[in-house]
Amino acid sequence: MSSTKGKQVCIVGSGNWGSVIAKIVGHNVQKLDKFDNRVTMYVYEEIINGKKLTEIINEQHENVKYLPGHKLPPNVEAIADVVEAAKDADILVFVLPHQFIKGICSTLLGKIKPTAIALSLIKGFDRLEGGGIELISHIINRHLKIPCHVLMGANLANEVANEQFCETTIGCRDRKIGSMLRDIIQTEYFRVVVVDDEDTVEICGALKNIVACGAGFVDGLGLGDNTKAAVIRLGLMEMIKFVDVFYPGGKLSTFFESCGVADLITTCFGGRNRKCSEAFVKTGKSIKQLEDELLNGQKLQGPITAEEVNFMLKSKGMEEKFPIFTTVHKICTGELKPQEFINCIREHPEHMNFNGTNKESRQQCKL
Ligand SMILES: NC(=O)c1ccc[n+]([C@@H]2O[C@H](COP(=O)([O-])OP(=O)(O)OC[C@H]3O[C@@H](n4cnc5c(N)ncnc54)[C@H](O)[C@@H]3O)[C@@H](O)[C@H]2O)c1
Ligand SMILES: O=P(O)(O)OC[C@H](O)CO
Repeated sequence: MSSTKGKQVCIVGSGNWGSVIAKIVGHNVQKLDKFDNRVTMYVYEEIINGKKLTEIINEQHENVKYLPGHKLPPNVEAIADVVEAAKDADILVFVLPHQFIKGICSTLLGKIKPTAIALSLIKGFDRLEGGGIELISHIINRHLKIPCHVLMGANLANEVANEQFCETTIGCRDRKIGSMLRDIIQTEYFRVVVVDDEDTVEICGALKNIVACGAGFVDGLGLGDNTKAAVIRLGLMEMIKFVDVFYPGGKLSTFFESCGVADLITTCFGGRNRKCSEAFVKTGKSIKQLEDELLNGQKLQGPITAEEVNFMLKSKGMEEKFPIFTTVHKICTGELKPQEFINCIREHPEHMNFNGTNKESRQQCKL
């Protein structure tokens, strides 16, 4: 267990998805000589029934709070000190709710191997002074001065934990590193496609959570599957337009990977953002209250991502060009009532084109 023969992996995070990834990586490194058997996992410490979560995980090999009912391999070691967990790692897998990434980066600055590389599984953005947003992988790269690649896909954590077949997308421009990252992630039931369009992969993962809130409102309003399909389609068109306008050079083909259409569909039917947004309409409770009541410590990413995106759209005078992103934000903050959702997207810019296609997207996003 203490072998140091190969590259060491640290999982920075131990929530619902973080625990599933620790299980996968823990099993995979044991099969390949190029990786060290020991996988460290940073755990934000908390007390469960009088005992530290790290102790429970290390003794029972189960994250009883965030992934109950699934055993982690014993070579995964839970550590409450993030520096201790990350200091010897060659590969840092970041998988935290996105609101915590800056704090973790400040703690890790200067304390990790300068040769380390990062893989971010985090879906979300951060605000930039002056009215913009920053990608999480760019924050990791800028703060820690290491390359950061991304993994996003149609991956509801509990289904992956049950080993039900699914796909995922790694965004990595370096072929050799992409192939090594695939080695620590891929299994018989979790298939990886590596593409070079890193930013688009990550933006898909972040934006789909906003659309999922819209899907949840539709469910809460009892509007049916056709309406939800319209929200998914219009949401996808906004995602494509967002990349075109703010991150030009992205490929349309990336939206057809697991990180694009597939994640959008699964999240709009089975995700936490959808679930809490439906309850928001039905109960009238706040998003924060519902997150606390329904998710047992897990965190919603959609409403904060909608706020971050709105911060940018507002500052650029572009709110009306992205009606789903804008309306979801305004409903989450109470500025608009959920009942106004469809009215707000009825005159969507996608309905204004002659043949229903967004010509800007077609011109700039090449297949
Ligand atoms: N859960 C999924 O199905 C899933 C699937 C794919 C991607 N993701 C993405 O992965 C990322 C992580 O999601 P998750 O499901 O692992 O987390 P989660 O929603 O289960 O969040 C809970 C985690 O946050 C930690 N936490 C709470 N307060 C903290 C603090 N102040 N500092 C640091 N950590 C703190 C908790 O200890 C716990 O580990 C998110 O960006 C999410 O969008 C999630
Ligand atoms: O449960 P959600 O809404 O955070 O979505 C989970 C994953 O991102 C789905 O791939």
